[in-house]
Amino acid sequence: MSVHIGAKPGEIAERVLLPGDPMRAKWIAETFLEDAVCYTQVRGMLGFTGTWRGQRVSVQGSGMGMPSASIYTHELINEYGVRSVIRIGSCGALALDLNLGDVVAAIGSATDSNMNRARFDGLIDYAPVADFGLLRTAVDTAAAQGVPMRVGPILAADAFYTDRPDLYDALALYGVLAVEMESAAIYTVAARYGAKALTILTVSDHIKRGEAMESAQREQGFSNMVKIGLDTIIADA
Ligand SMILES: O=P(O)(O)O[C@H]1O[C@H](CO)[C@@H](O)[C@H]1O
Ligand SMILES: O=c1cc[nH]c(=O)[nH]1
Repeated sequence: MSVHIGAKPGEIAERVLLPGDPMRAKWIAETFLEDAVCYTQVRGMLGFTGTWRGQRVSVQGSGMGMPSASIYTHELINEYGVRSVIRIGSCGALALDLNLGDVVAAIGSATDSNMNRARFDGLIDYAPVADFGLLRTAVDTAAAQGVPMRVGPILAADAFYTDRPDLYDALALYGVLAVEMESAAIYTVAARYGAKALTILTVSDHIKRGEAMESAQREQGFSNMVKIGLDTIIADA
């Protein structure tokens, strides 16, 4: 039983969707999973296990920011034997040709977080990347579902509210599609402990155009992304 999840052994599936928002976890469980059971309410960070197309899948809230996401990813892998995680998140678009509601898969994640600098003693700029197999399956799944999905690099930022929008402009020049707040940590922790990770995002804000979804849409408006995530994670061997 881990400190922050507190589930009993066997209550969590080997394949887990990881939304930041615990209420999105609840919505996914109630809307998509069969026979979903809530296995944790510790700190209100809800987690559920059920089945999707007959396969056991869990969905676990991971909170906001990389310290929080690192804790959940670490405990899922090391305490519960989780083998693959797919983050199901919202993001702010940097690319001008992305629109609210578009789906993005993060092939790699730049970050302004100090977590990996500390991890490598400031000597290495580690490159957190998606698991290739999960990414390839997600691309095939999105195509089969008829959902356009953009694949590219993103930024995992420590701050939601930034005083340095000029840095976002600079990253956009390098093809960085969008910003969110967890992917780099999830990719790093999964790599460290031999698990597979992918991040799929829905554009909830456009940073350059100042557009934003309502909070209810962020909680319950991401069906396309959730179906890609579920079909991808059950296809994982
Ligand atoms: O919608 P979620 O998955 O929480 O992800 C994004 O939303 C939060 C900020 O509003 C951050 O956690 C960011 O990464
Ligand atoms: O980190 C995030 C997530 C959603 N939207 C943003 O603008 N930033």
